[in-house]
Amino acid sequence: MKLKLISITKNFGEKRVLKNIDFEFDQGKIYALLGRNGAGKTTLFNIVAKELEQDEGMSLLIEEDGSERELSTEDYSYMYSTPILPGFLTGYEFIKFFWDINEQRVDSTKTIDDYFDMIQLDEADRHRLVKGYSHGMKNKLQMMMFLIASPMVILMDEPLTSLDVVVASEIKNLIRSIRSDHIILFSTHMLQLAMDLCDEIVVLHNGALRLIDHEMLKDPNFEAEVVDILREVEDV
Ligand SMILES: Nc1ncnc2c1ncn2[C@@H]1O[C@H](COP(=O)(O)OP(=O)(O)OP(=O)(O)O)[C@@H](O)[C@H]1O
Repeated sequence: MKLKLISITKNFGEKRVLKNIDFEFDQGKIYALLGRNGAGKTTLFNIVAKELEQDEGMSLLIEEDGSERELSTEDYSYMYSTPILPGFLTGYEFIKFFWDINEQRVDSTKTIDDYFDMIQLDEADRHRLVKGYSHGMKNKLQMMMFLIASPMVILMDEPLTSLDVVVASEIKNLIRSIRSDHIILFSTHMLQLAMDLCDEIVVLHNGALRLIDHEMLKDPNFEAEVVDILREVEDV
């Protein structure tokens, strides 16, 4: 499966944020999306997740047999940098609700507690109100949602920002372990994390996406080269 972006353009008033973006993301890979503040990473994710309408273009899923279709809500999950979750439910109650509304596609050989074990959330914490959860615990709950629903496309907007090293490492391992079944797009400002976790690095540069060559990743001056590319954005 592939996620294909075709001529995606988005303007906010006079500001042209995304300019005719054409790109293909492959299943089985984790893509880091790098860009300056305000480059349009969240805008692009919002468009793929249909939370925002593009001015032109479309995003499609391409099946193995070459057939194309538009993404439906079941095809993607969106993990926000600041998790939006109902504080008045316990983690378990929330996941039970999510499980029930996704009944058709949950893996019936697993239980809700199996997934809590997977994300390593303590027994006691599962039955506490979400409003008392730390940022990392909320991120884990969001992660659990896409482990359960298993959508093809997973969009993660700076998900590891502000997590402690242990939680960040656990989440990284989980992301790596599920990559073969998904197309994962991961926006981050942390170059080291992008190199460490992701299979491909894509720079959102002057409204367009640019795939960084693997040869360049091996270059000792890689960081300086990426900074140069990102500086060009500012000069335009
Ligand atoms: N609803 C909106 N109305 C007007 N302008 C917007 C809107 N949403 C985003 N923008 C503008 O579009 C540009 C891209 O914003 P976006 O949040 O997508 O960038 P980003 O790459 O995610 O930035 P950051 O790395 O700082 O999170 C910015 O200039 C922002 O001010």
